[in-house]
Amino acid sequence: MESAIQLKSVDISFAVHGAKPFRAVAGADLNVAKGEFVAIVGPTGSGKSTLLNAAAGLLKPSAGRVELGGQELSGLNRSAGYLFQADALMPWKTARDNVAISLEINGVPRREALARADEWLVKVGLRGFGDRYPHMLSGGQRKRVAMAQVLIRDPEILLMDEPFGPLDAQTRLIMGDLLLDLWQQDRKAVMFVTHDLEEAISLSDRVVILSTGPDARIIGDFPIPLERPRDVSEIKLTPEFQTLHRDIWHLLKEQVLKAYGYNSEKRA
Ligand SMILES: Nc1ncnc2c1ncn2[C@@H]1O[C@H](COP(=O)(O)OP(=O)(O)OP(=O)(O)O)[C@@H](O)[C@H]1O
Repeated sequence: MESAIQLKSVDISFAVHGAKPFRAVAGADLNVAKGEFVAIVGPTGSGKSTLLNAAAGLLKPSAGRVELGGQELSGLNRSAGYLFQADALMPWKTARDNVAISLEINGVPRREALARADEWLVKVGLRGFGDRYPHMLSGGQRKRVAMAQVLIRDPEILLMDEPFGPLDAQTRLIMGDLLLDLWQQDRKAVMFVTHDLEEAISLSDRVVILSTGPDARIIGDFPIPLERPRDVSEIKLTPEFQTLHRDIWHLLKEQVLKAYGYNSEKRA
């Protein structure tokens, strides 16, 4: 399958004042094909966000390279749309304007941008909410606006960093279903960071496991051959899901325990 984004032997180190550089991620090799949904899971501090930031071009690898369709990425990754845990809505703009701005900054005339923003608000289930300001929306509704804001630009790659992290469990499931619905219509390559293994399995085609940092490595790469379309709450009840969960958790648990050990030693 054709590659959308590829990390080749990527190391990422941070300068630390008065100490030797801190190598968060070491030797990461990851190839995400066009149309593939890959989840990245690992204990806290294992470098999930760091890897995503390298894919976004926000961080430059200290060794190795990031490639887009075979070309080395330099500077910002302009073919990617980025959805963070905290949404980036502008409080002084309505939901409609928050979505339309994504097109307006690329030169789309305002009338057209507003018309397309309205279509996207319908797609994310917010018909009739266009005139509301972010503070008049629930957390889940704001997340829908943020999703429309990213998807309206039609990015080739979606980079998502715990996008549903702050939401309650029920809303997370609903947002997972919405994401899969939209993704099915027009498959993008997705890198989806989460610490929630159930969420990772229920959404993705592959689950990649990072070891505890520093020097975190990719230590597992599991295909998820569950049928699509999926219902993210129903799929968890199937024996296939449970077998996958057991196998992957076996590997992840060890790292999670190590992460706690490492942190408690550090604290002591
Ligand atoms: N700018 C920075 N300077 C120094 N160290 C950093 C910097 N950014 C991240 N780190 C370190 O790199 C490691 C990986 O951080 P990262 O945020 O990628 O982890 P994560 O897996 O996304 O964690 P979490 O699940 O807790 O969000 C951590 O040990 C963190 O302290």
